[in-house]
Amino acid sequence: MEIIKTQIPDLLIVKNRFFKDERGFFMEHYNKKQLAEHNIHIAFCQDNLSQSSYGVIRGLHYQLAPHAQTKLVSVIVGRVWDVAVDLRKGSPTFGQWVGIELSDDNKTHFLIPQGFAHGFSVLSETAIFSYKCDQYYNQPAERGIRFDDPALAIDWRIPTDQAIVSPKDKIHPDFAEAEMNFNFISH
Ligand SMILES: Cc1cn([C@H]2C[C@H](O)[C@@H](COP(=O)(O)OP(=O)(O)O[C@H]3O[C@H](C)C(=O)[C@H](O)[C@H]3O)O2)c(=O)[nH]c1=O
Repeated sequence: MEIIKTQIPDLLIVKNRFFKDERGFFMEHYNKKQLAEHNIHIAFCQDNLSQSSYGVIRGLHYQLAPHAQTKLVSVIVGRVWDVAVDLRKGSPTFGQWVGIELSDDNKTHFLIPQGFAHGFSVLSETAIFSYKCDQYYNQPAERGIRFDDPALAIDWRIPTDQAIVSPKDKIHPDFAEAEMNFNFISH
């Protein structure tokens, strides 16, 4: 397992080994002990799976503390552009975001700590997105930030004016308005 830092502390790229042979490939998709060897100790409690078509954007979503979720995200089929935004008060990277391509080809995981908003755009015809969370879904604690907030200026790598988004994702406040919700303390 290789852990790669990003320009935002605690937001990490996780590369697991995978073994190819004439049948295909094998990989340990999640290994608690190997993460612990990198001093990453997360008590995941829920696995999620979603399928989306090209042009879908899901996000930007987060849950308020104490229901904020750490997410270990990956793509089982297809390609997505995955984005995490730092919402942690006092963080030197507050309001900054990192984007990464996750795909069935690169078999890469993105470890997104509590206190981040998360979203992704689908770059392939279809994408199956799989991720672990360390807090259960709590709908009353769910909040969002509009994915196309000009202040964030996220490059979703697809034409956002044609993005396929849920009705709720069309009406989230922008970052500045949502900021009053942020109740995450930077570590
Ligand atoms: C997230 C979630 C949703 N649901 C139900 C609620 C709705 O009836 C239905 C679809 O939910 P939603 O439209 O919120 O799904 P996404 O837009 O993929 O939401 C996710 O999108 C971004 C990318 C995230 O990181 C979050 O995990 C999550 O907010 O599943 C559940 O039953 N459990 C859950 O954990």
